[in-house]
Amino acid sequence: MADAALSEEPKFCLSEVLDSFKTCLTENKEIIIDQYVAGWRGLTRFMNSLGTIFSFISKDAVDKIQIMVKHRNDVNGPRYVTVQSMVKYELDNGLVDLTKRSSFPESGCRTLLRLHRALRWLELFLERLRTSAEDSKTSVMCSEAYNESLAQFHPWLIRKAAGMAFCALPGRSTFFEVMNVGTPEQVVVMLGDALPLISEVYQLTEDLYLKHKLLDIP
Ligand SMILES: CCCCCCCC/C=C\CCCCCCCC(=O)N[C@@H](COP(=O)(O)O)[C@H](O)/C=C/CCCCCCCCCCCCC
Repeated sequence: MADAALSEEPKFCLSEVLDSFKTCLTENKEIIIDQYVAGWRGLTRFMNSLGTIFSFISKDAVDKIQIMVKHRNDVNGPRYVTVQSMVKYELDNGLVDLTKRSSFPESGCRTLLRLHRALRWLELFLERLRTSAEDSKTSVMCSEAYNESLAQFHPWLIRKAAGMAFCALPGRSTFFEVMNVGTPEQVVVMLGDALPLISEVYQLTEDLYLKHKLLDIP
């Protein structure tokens, strides 16, 4: 209790994070940016609670969250309510560097693409956690998920640094405790409920970006 009272950041709770990803989908399958970003903010809180070795990872995610928040708070914020409206607005107005980085290094489309790629890592990692045995290693699950997703977009140095950080991950049981959900069985149930929604958010974004040829924004 004293820790929670003294800490500046609210305690991480996996269910809140998963709720953000769940509620970011509207009835007509648009993705609400505020909710999407809230999900990532919660995840970075979790990363920060794991120690300073992970700060270079959470720092990049925090930077990208801040860029998205800046767009939302800007005069054109209403154009950034959903991923779909953002893509339309930025493409219609030529606000995305499509072939090389130049005038718009902080476009919403580019920034969200980086988080979108990381969401695939999250999906793969959480699915491994959900189906893992008691003696499974989080470092192995994490690096397998990373190698199948984000690694292809990262240079050698970042891949090495990420690999070193994964080795410092706590074990499965500590991991489950920090999630602050309840028993391991309850964590497994919650992940089973939330993963299809995370997959849906990922797939909708992937399809949208594919349709508009945005998957390779430099
Ligand atoms: C209770 C749930 C368990 C899961 C908790 C996961 C917590 C995840 C929180 C944050 C994830 C970090 C997301 C990283 C975003 C990376 C975006 C990116 O690819 N950025 C690179 C490219 O950006 P630009 O230069 O083009 O602007 C950037 O170069 C990357 C820098 C940092 C390193 C990224 C390493 C990524 C490893 C992801 C795995 C996180 C492992 C956490 C394990 C709990």
